[in-house]
Amino acid sequence: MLNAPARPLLGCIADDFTGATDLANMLVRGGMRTVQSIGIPAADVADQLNADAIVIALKSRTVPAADAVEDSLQALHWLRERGCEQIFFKYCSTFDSTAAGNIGQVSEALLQALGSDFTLACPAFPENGRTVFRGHLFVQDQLLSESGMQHHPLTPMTDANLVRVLQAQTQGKVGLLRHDSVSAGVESIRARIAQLRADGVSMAVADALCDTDLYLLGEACADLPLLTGGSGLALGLPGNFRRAGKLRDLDAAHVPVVQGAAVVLAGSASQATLGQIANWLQAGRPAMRVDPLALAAGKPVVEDALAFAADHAQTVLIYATNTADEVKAVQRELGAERAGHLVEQAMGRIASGLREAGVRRFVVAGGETSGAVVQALNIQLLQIGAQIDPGVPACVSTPGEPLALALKSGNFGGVDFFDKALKQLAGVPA
Ligand SMILES: Nc1ncnc2c1ncn2[C@@H]1O[C@H](COP(=O)(O)OP(=O)(O)OP(=O)(O)O)[C@@H](O)[C@H]1O
Ligand SMILES: O=C(O)[C@@H](O)C(=O)CO
Repeated sequence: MLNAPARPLLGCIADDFTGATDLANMLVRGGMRTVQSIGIPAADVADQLNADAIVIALKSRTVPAADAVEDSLQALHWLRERGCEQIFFKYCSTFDSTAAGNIGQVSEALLQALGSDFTLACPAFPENGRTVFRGHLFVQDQLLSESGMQHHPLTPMTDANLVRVLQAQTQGKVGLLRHDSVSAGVESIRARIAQLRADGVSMAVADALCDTDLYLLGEACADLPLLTGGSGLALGLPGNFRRAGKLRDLDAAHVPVVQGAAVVLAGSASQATLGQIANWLQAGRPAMRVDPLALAAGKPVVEDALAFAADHAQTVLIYATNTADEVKAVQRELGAERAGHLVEQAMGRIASGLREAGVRRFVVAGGETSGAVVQALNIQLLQIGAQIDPGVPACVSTPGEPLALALKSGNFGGVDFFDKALKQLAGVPA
């Protein structure tokens, strides 16, 4: 192993903020020192990156395909200029995309820009219950299309057959890398890929039921310029670089402990987050709800939240939602977009007000909410630390005065996640 400052080996493009953090977590677990950038890094911070992997977090999941392609190609260009050897396009483990795309369009554009003719598409993340079999995506025991994701407000997933979904977003031919080929090992995967390529397939949905399948896929695809999928597909990639003698001998998960007060900000209304909020409330811990209707009426909700936090010596939870029904009622009144925007804006303002008041550790629930908070705090880069729960690492911001953050995808984390995250950000051993 080497110890010299790193040239990035793996360049990653993620279509949302918490998805980026999820991927970064997987790479750190595998021993790659990883930095996440909020958008393309500015010139003045680019030279300070000392990472084996760089994850550029975009906000492109639900934007029109042409915009997502443009943003992703810019990110690719930046990563290639830094010398990255392999590119990973990260999307959601539930394959979140609209009827118009854009996973297929972005993957094709990246393939073309890289001068490559083939890539895999594999959103499997078995640790969080996402598996792919015969091209069909399951969430726990249900097909994607029966998992609740068919009702998602922005990206309703009504078809679990990913070959069909991806083909509708893609000009080239989409194929299937079946589980029997995957589980038979690295050589079998390579042989099947050669066959798919010979048949003119440019993207193949890969089956994967467990981490072993994902490690095999990662190893078999060490030489592909582009891989696309959920964070699970990245499991095997650090091993490829380690076998090639390119990884440094260091603790990839090391981040400094940040001193200061803490807060939990939950703007997500996903099931896992609702359970985490209920757990906090049941324990009688201090919490205040940000009511979207009060925000719409121009009430001083942000000021009230800041005063509430100032009145409590203990860490407080500021949350938007108790139940899924509440969201529906608010959306009927205000419209989904306006309601979401009001809550996100409020969470951002609360975050920056709390930072002024001395808060330095932020636990945030929800992808959009995390985006709003990270932007309000003007964060440019995140150094990725150790995992809190599958898919969620502890992070420390840089440059400037460091802030400790845990950015949680809505449906990730156990019921005690908030407490676990607060302890880890405070440097308390698990
Ligand atoms: N009571 C509510 N009424 C209306 N909108 C709400 C309410 N509570 C939260 N929201 C909005 O719902 C959206 C939740 O999205 P967010 O991405 O933060 O969480 P998520 O979808 O659970 O997470 P992820 O994208 O990681 O799966 C935000 O725009 C938030 O402002
Ligand atoms: O892959 C996932 O499920 C997450 O990283 C994510 O992208 C949720 O928005």
